[in-house]
Amino acid sequence: MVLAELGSKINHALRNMGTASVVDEQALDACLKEIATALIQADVNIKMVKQLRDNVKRQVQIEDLAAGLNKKRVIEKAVFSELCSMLDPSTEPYELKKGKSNVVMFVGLQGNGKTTTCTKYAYANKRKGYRPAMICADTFRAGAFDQLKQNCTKAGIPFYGSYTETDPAAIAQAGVDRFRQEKYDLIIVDTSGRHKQEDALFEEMREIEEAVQPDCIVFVIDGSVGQAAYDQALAFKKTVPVGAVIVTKLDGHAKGGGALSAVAATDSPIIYIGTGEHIDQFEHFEAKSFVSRLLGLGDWHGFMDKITDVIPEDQQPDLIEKLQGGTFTMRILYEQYANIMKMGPMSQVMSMIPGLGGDIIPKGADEASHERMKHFMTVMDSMTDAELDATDMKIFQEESRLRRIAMGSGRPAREVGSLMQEFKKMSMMWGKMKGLKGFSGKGGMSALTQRQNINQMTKMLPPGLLNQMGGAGALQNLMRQMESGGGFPGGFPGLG
Ligand SMILES: Nc1nc2c(ncn2[C@@H]2O[C@H](COP(=O)(O)OP(=O)(O)OP(=O)(O)O)[C@@H](O)[C@H]2O)c(=O)[nH]1
Repeated sequence: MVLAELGSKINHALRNMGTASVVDEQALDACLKEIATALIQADVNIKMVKQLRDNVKRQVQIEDLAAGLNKKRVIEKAVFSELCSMLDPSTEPYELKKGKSNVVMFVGLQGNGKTTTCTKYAYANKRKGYRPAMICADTFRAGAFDQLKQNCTKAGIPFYGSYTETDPAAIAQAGVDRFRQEKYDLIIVDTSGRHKQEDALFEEMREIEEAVQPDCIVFVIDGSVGQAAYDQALAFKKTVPVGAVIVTKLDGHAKGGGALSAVAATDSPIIYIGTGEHIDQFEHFEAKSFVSRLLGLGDWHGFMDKITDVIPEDQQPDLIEKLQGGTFTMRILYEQYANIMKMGPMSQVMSMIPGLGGDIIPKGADEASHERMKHFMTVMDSMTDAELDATDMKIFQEESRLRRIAMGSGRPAREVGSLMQEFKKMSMMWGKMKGLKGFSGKGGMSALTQRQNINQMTKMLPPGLLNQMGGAGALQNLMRQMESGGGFPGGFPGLG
């Protein structure tokens, strides 16, 4: 993401100030000038950049700061909080309610990624336990219904649309009525776009809104739209009551700043960002976490959310029990793979860990490892219950058994062999994890336990990874954060 460059430029400005012999008004001005240039280069609205600069200066009041106070820290904090408020309009997004048919309508210009985003949104909420259904109210673009149908089929989500009806409001209404009757609790209405803001589009949006009376209207904006974002967002907000924003395509070369700062125009929060074409390249957005990651400080809360998202709370004690007492089995390995797949791209997860970054995983390695896990799961699908629950590896030394598993799964015999090796490695790692104390999330970890755990984890981690994490000291910080973050909900499947 080009935004990473913005993060490092801001960091550079703050670091430069730290090395100045005296942190005075002049040093602060120079630092803010550098930050402002970086923000403008990332397409953030110029007026907002000026506002950020003024607000930091007002907050810091450098000449009045008491002697002995760490001025650099005060400035850093002010920059952090101003960046957060720039991205956070302080209005709460609509919360989906269980047990009712929530109707969410998506609007945005053509090609901004609306249809793709509707599917990602439906899929993300399906994983949270909702029953989503989608409606294509786009009669403007030929092929729009087919695209939505295809997306929905892939994601296993029911859909509604029409090849003959030409009134989008009538389609939307009929779809919402049908899915309401069928008790779907998340009904998503995808509307049409136009290449530019024009009256016909806005009129159509108004009619659909009137017909379906949505609980929330989500405005989808392309992350690469630049300085034009503000006016675009404003035009949509003036027409319909936009309640939330999703910024797409924040991968690749998007500068992002324009679209991200357009929240000010809509006065509605960004709820998700799209980071790729795949259905799971979709991240929950929270301004503080985002700025934290932008400045390379990690996003511990996002990481914990991701883990708890994958391992529901009621299943965590079960996993902890297995981790602490049980013996490693193929079934546990299968469950761990399934958890990792649910988490989405590993580089995304890694970038949330303070001290690490998304680039810790080489380009393309994410997909390759997902493919590999999928194949291993296919192999395991052809194992018997006795094999999946076996605690004695000896049974896997029988050649005829391995041949049967390979044939049954349709995977090559060497892959079955690789799975056995992986199992052995994970089983050893599991054995070492068993000794780690204090992961139950209940009660604090004593300093001694923490030291013992760090020693043990240091031995478990590949040296390269440990260095990238900043050595044993960083690991210690990480463990402390884990403690304050509410403990570690049962195993860390990714590190395998
Ligand atoms: N790289 C990247 N591509 C995306 C993202 N979201 C959507 N796209 C791509 O953007 C293109 C346009 O997406 P659509 O979902 O068809 O756009 P739309 O806004 O629904 O267009 P209309 O239905 O014509 O209004 C597609 O090729 C998507 O795969 C994203 O987050 N990252």
